[in-house]
Amino acid sequence: MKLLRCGGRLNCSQVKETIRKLDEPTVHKPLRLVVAALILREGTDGIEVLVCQRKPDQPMSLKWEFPGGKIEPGEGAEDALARELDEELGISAVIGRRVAQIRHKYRNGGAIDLQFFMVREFNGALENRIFNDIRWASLRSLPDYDFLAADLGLIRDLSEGKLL
Ligand SMILES: Nc1nc2c([nH]c(=O)n2[C@@H]2O[C@H](COP(=O)(O)OP(=O)(O)OP(=O)(O)O)[C@@H](O)[C@H]2O)c(=O)[nH]1
Repeated sequence: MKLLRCGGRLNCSQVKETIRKLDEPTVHKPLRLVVAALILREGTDGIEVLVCQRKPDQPMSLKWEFPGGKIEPGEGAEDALARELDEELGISAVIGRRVAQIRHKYRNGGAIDLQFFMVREFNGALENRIFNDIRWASLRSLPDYDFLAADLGLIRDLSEGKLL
Protein backbone atom coordinates (compact mmCIF):
# COMPACT_ATOMS: atom_id res chain seq x y z
CA MET A 1 0.00 0.00 0.00
CA LYS A 2 1.34 3.46 -0.90
CA LEU A 3 0.99 5.85 2.03
CA LEU A 4 2.40 8.97 0.46
CA ARG A 5 2.77 10.01 -3.13
CA CYS A 6 5.43 12.55 -3.89
CA GLY A 7 3.61 14.33 -6.68
CA GLY A 8 2.29 17.83 -7.16
CA ARG A 9 4.17 20.87 -5.91
CA LEU A 10 5.74 19.39 -2.74
CA ASN A 11 8.62 16.90 -2.82
CA CYS A 12 9.12 14.27 -0.10
CA SER A 13 11.54 16.31 2.06
CA GLN A 14 9.17 19.28 2.05
CA VAL A 15 6.30 17.04 3.12
CA LYS A 16 8.36 15.66 6.05
CA GLU A 17 9.29 19.20 7.12
CA THR A 18 5.65 20.29 6.95
CA ILE A 19 4.55 17.34 9.10
CA ARG A 20 7.28 17.94 11.70
CA LYS A 21 6.30 21.60 12.08
CA LEU A 22 2.62 20.78 12.54
CA ASP A 23 3.51 18.32 15.33
CA GLU A 24 5.20 21.05 17.39
CA PRO A 25 2.85 23.00 19.62
CA THR A 26 3.25 26.73 18.97
CA VAL A 27 1.89 28.76 21.85
CA HIS A 28 1.76 32.50 21.27
CA LYS A 29 1.33 34.37 24.52
CA PRO A 30 0.54 38.08 24.19
CA LEU A 31 3.12 40.63 25.31
CA ARG A 32 2.16 41.78 28.80
CA LEU A 33 2.55 45.50 29.46
CA VAL A 34 3.69 46.02 33.04
CA VAL A 35 4.49 49.14 35.07
CA ALA A 36 6.44 49.24 38.32
CA ALA A 37 7.57 51.91 40.79
CA LEU A 38 10.91 52.83 42.29
CA ILE A 39 9.56 54.42 45.48
CA LEU A 40 12.47 56.37 46.93
CA ARG A 41 13.35 57.94 50.25
CA GLU A 42 16.48 59.30 51.89
CA GLY A 43 17.88 56.73 54.35
CA THR A 44 20.85 56.65 56.72
CA ASP A 45 22.95 54.82 54.09
CA GLY A 46 21.92 57.05 51.15
CA ILE A 47 18.88 56.59 48.92
CA GLU A 48 16.55 53.71 49.76
CA VAL A 49 13.97 52.05 47.52
CA LEU A 50 10.93 50.00 48.49
CA VAL A 51 11.27 46.32 47.53
CA CYS A 52 8.49 43.73 47.75
CA GLN A 53 8.57 39.95 48.08
CA ARG A 54 6.08 37.70 46.26
CA LYS A 55 4.02 35.29 48.33
CA PRO A 56 4.91 31.56 48.60
CA ASP A 57 1.78 30.53 46.64
CA GLN A 58 2.45 32.87 43.69
CA PRO A 59 4.36 31.94 40.52
CA MET A 60 8.05 32.79 41.00
CA SER A 61 7.37 32.54 44.71
CA LEU A 62 9.41 34.53 47.23
CA LYS A 63 11.25 36.46 44.52
CA TRP A 64 11.63 40.20 45.08
CA GLU A 65 10.17 42.80 42.73
CA PHE A 66 9.08 46.43 42.64
CA PRO A 67 5.42 47.19 43.31
CA GLY A 68 3.22 47.52 40.22
CA GLY A 69 1.36 45.31 37.77
CA LYS A 70 -0.25 44.99 34.38
CA ILE A 71 -1.68 47.92 32.43
CA GLU A 72 -5.36 47.30 31.77
CA PRO A 73 -6.84 47.89 28.29
CA GLY A 74 -7.43 51.60 27.66
CA GLU A 75 -5.35 52.67 30.67
CA GLY A 76 -2.30 54.96 30.53
CA ALA A 77 0.97 53.75 32.10
CA GLU A 78 1.01 56.36 34.90
CA ASP A 79 -2.68 55.81 35.72
CA ALA A 80 -2.13 52.05 35.85
CA LEU A 81 0.80 52.46 38.23
CA ALA A 82 -1.11 54.85 40.52
CA ARG A 83 -3.98 52.31 40.64
CA GLU A 84 -1.63 49.39 41.44
CA LEU A 85 0.14 51.33 44.22
CA ASP A 86 -3.20 52.16 45.78
CA GLU A 87 -4.34 48.50 45.56
CA GLU A 88 -1.06 46.97 46.76
CA LEU A 89 0.21 49.51 49.29
CA GLY A 90 -2.72 51.81 50.09
CA ILE A 91 -0.93 54.96 48.94
CA SER A 92 -1.82 57.78 46.61
CA ALA A 93 1.41 58.29 44.68
CA VAL A 94 2.74 61.10 42.54
CA ILE A 95 4.17 59.24 39.55
CA GLY A 96 7.47 60.81 38.45
CA ARG A 97 9.64 60.31 35.40
CA ARG A 98 10.12 57.02 33.61
CA VAL A 99 13.65 55.76 34.34
CA ALA A 100 13.84 52.46 32.46
CA GLN A 101 12.06 50.17 30.02
CA ILE A 102 12.91 46.49 29.74
CA ARG A 103 11.66 43.75 27.40
CA HIS A 104 12.11 40.27 28.84
CA LYS A 105 11.13 36.78 27.71
CA TYR A 106 10.49 34.32 30.54
CA ARG A 107 11.30 30.65 29.95
CA ASN A 108 7.60 29.69 29.89
CA GLY A 109 7.34 31.71 26.64
CA GLY A 110 5.65 34.73 28.20
CA ALA A 111 7.15 38.09 27.29
CA ILE A 112 6.78 41.30 29.26
CA ASP A 113 7.41 44.95 28.53
CA LEU A 114 8.29 46.54 31.83
CA GLN A 115 8.36 50.30 32.45
CA PHE A 116 9.80 51.70 35.69
CA PHE A 117 8.80 55.09 37.09
CA MET A 118 10.24 57.04 40.01
CA VAL A 119 8.00 57.91 42.94
CA ARG A 120 9.36 60.45 45.42
CA GLU A 121 6.07 61.62 46.92
CA PHE A 122 2.96 59.86 48.12
CA ASN A 123 0.09 60.37 50.51
CA GLY A 124 -1.11 57.79 53.00
CA ALA A 125 0.65 55.32 55.28
CA LEU A 126 2.38 52.44 53.50
CA GLU A 127 0.48 49.23 54.15
CA ASN A 128 1.49 45.77 52.93
CA ARG A 129 -1.74 44.48 51.36
CA ILE A 130 -0.56 41.65 49.10
CA PHE A 131 3.12 40.85 49.55
CA ASN A 132 4.95 38.35 51.72
CA ASP A 133 7.21 41.17 52.91
CA ILE A 134 8.11 44.75 52.02
CA ARG A 135 11.36 46.53 52.93
CA TRP A 136 13.28 49.73 52.40
CA ALA A 137 16.59 48.71 50.84
CA SER A 138 19.63 50.89 50.22
CA LEU A 139 20.63 50.98 46.54
CA ARG A 140 23.95 49.29 47.43
CA SER A 141 22.19 46.35 49.11
CA LEU A 142 19.86 45.55 46.16
CA PRO A 143 22.00 42.67 44.75
CA ASP A 144 21.47 40.85 48.09
CA TYR A 145 17.79 40.36 47.23
CA ASP A 146 16.71 37.51 44.94
CA PHE A 147 14.95 39.60 42.28
CA LEU A 148 12.88 38.48 39.28
CA ALA A 149 15.06 37.79 36.24
CA ALA A 150 13.64 40.70 34.22
CA ASP A 151 14.80 43.15 36.90
CA LEU A 152 18.43 42.05 37.20
CA GLY A 153 19.96 44.60 34.78
CA LEU A 154 18.13 47.40 36.52
CA ILE A 155 19.24 46.12 39.94
CA ARG A 156 22.86 46.16 38.81
CA ASP A 157 22.59 49.71 37.44
CA LEU A 158 20.81 51.01 40.55
CA SER A 159 23.31 49.40 42.93
CA GLU A 160 26.25 50.85 40.97
CA GLY A 161 24.70 54.34 41.16
CA LYS A 162 24.27 54.52 37.37
CA LEU A 163 20.59 55.31 37.19
CA LEU A 164 19.69 57.74 40.01
N1 LIG B 1 5.14 44.43 39.63
C1 LIG B 1 6.22 43.91 39.06
N2 LIG B 1 6.08 42.90 38.14
C2 LIG B 1 7.20 42.41 37.60
C3 LIG B 1 8.49 42.92 37.95
N3 LIG B 1 9.42 42.22 37.24
C4 LIG B 1 8.75 41.30 36.50
O1 LIG B 1 9.24 40.47 35.75
N4 LIG B 1 7.39 41.41 36.71
C5 LIG B 1 6.38 40.55 36.11
O2 LIG B 1 5.35 41.34 35.57
C6 LIG B 1 4.07 40.74 35.80
C7 LIG B 1 3.23 41.67 36.64
O3 LIG B 1 1.95 41.26 36.65
P1 LIG B 1 0.96 41.38 37.90
O4 LIG B 1 1.71 41.85 39.11
O5 LIG B 1 -0.23 42.11 37.47
O6 LIG B 1 0.46 39.93 38.08
P2 LIG B 1 0.97 38.64 38.78
O7 LIG B 1 2.27 38.85 39.49
O8 LIG B 1 -0.16 38.13 39.60
O9 LIG B 1 1.23 37.72 37.52
P3 LIG B 1 0.20 37.07 36.51
O10 LIG B 1 -1.10 37.82 36.57
O11 LIG B 1 0.92 37.19 35.20
O12 LIG B 1 0.09 35.65 36.98
C8 LIG B 1 4.30 39.44 36.53
O13 LIG B 1 4.35 38.38 35.62
C9 LIG B 1 5.69 39.66 37.15
O14 LIG B 1 6.39 38.48 37.30
C10 LIG B 1 8.60 43.95 38.92
O15 LIG B 1 9.68 44.43 39.30
N5 LIG B 1 7.43 44.41 39.43
